[in-house]
Amino acid sequence: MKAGFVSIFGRPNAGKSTLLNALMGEKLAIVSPKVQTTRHRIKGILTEPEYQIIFSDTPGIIEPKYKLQEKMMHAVKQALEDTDVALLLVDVNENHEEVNAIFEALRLKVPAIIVINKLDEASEAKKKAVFELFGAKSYCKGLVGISALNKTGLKDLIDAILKLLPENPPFFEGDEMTDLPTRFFCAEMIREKIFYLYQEEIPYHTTVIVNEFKEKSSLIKIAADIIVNRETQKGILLGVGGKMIRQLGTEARKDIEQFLGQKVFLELFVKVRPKWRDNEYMLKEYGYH
Ligand SMILES: Nc1nc2c(ncn2[C@@H]2O[C@H](COP(=O)(O)OP(=O)(O)OP(=O)(O)O)[C@@H](O)[C@H]2O)c(=O)[nH]1
Repeated sequence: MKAGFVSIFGRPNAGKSTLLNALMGEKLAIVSPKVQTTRHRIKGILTEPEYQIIFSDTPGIIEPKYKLQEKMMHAVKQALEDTDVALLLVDVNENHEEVNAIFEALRLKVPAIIVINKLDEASEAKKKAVFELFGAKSYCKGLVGISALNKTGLKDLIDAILKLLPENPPFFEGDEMTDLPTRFFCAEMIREKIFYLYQEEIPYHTTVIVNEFKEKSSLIKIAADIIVNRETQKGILLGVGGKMIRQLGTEARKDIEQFLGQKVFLELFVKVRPKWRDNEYMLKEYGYH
């Protein structure tokens, strides 16, 4: 059987999370209209009788402006060297010469499939130009057009991956969807709600850590910390009289209940940790290795 590891690379907003979700048919990565939401590598495992594909999502490729972002760059490179096949995702309407420059700079050791996304939003002329440009590149070992949003072209994509995937026994048993702990997904679901409920800077200055995950007889008790940099941010997160944090809690709880298929009691705490983004120790403590 064919089995192996596949990474999805692309600039922020290219549609990596949407693609992963479309492939997995489950809500595993956060999707948000704002850029740079995926900070962790999130894996989904697609198991069929004749193949097993282990997907990892990577952070967007960005400037190493903050330490956190240096770590993200590092994570991108690490993900790159760790896989059998790289999917280089391109938004059909972004600047292709710039994207090509990034792909060339990556100097891939693994075969790459160029995946042109958002075809639902492109003119015929645009599509033709993009396919011609990338089809001629030496790093391009496969070229597929898709719409992650409309779930079109996904079968072609799987076929292209299988051509490049090695013969291996399966790495994971049965239909195990992920090797990341459930806690992590709960934290990501809370983060997703923060992105939707709060404006501008707030989502970028917060991180969520699930501290407690206890299965009781009738429900699951989850306690999570929302970490921010400043007291003012804490105030914004809480809202007047705690109105915002209650709304966040209610909406996140509903998603988590749907994900776990069980009743959930969710407790949220907002904690101030000045400059956590720049502090190596904190980054380690919170799992950004
Ligand atoms: N029209 C259209 N929009 C899409 C398609 N795929 C993704 N999008 C939209 O593009 C935006 C970004 O998608 P994401 O999946 O969050 O992108 P990402 O690459 O994971 O972004 P980061 O996590 O920020 O790196 C969202 O608003 C998606 O709905 C597509 O095939 N067609």
